[in-house]
Amino acid sequence: MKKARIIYNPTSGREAFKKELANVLERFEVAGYETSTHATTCEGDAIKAAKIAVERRYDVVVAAGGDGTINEVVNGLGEQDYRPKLGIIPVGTTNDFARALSIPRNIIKAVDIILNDQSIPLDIGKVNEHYFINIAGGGKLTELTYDVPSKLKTMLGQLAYYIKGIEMLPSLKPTNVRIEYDGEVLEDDIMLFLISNTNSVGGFEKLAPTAKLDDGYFDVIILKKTNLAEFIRVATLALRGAHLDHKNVIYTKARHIKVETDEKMQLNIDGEFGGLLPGEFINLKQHVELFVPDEFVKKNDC
Ligand SMILES: Nc1ncnc2c1ncn2[C@@H]1O[C@H](COP(=O)(O)OP(=O)(O)OP(=O)(O)O)[C@@H](O)[C@H]1O
Repeated sequence: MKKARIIYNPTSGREAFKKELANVLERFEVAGYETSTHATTCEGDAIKAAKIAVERRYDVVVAAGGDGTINEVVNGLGEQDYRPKLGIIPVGTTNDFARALSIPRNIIKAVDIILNDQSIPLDIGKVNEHYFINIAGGGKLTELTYDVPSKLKTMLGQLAYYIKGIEMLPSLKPTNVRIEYDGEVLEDDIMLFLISNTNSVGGFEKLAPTAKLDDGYFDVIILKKTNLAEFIRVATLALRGAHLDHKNVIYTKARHIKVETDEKMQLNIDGEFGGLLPGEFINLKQHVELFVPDEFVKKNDC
């Protein structure tokens, strides 16, 4: 019998997962799984829980929560030689990663995608000692995710980030950086850099339109120094994926990136604080096997 471990954040989103747990377990059982659960209790707990699932040789690990929980589970799997297949039940506030993969927010539908047993190999990013599944970046605006109060997130969801972002706009300052990507070097003043594995970031669904999940490459977006008006212009263009031709935007693909700066710059990893620069980013090609919906496979079948 196949074994699944469901790691869930009971506080995530509007605490919806707890209410559905009995239904979820029944569905797994009917599908022939022996299932156990772990409710996370604090920051970092999902990392430990995923490592235990590896030691116990589970076939499948399910991360039920927001992007933070998914990131922690991936950090628990990343370093291991044996890595169970990964399932995702998105019950967080933003769920950027699930959106990029067309995994629905309906809990039962998300469960059925796992039980349908269709999976793809997925690239994973590593920066310094952290793993990421969706995006890493730096620059003042990427720091806003830590400043959004969780109560506001629960009330307003994604909108809370936009409100906070607009509030921060006047204080945006460029940072002088040295970025080395697959042998090329950029030394310049930049507003932000993003190293992405998917096309959906921070609610911008066309930010990295050519990003592929399994090609072993990151999509790199660098916004060079702009004034406030230009910055707003680029952000508006980015909403519809029309920012790539802007003169201040660099958009490229790379497997290995180093970012250094003389100033203090925080790293944002899958929406959470990930330490300070310098950072060395490595793409681990097809490192984790991930359950995905038919819809995602069809969309990317060409
Ligand atoms: N029982 C808990 N109580 C408080 N915090 C927790 C608990 N379990 C996990 N956490 C922490 O909460 C963080 C955020 O959780 P998660 O990403 O699941 O939900 P979210 O904040 O609703 O969604 P999103 O990250 O998409 O905005 C996790 O990274 C983890 O560190």
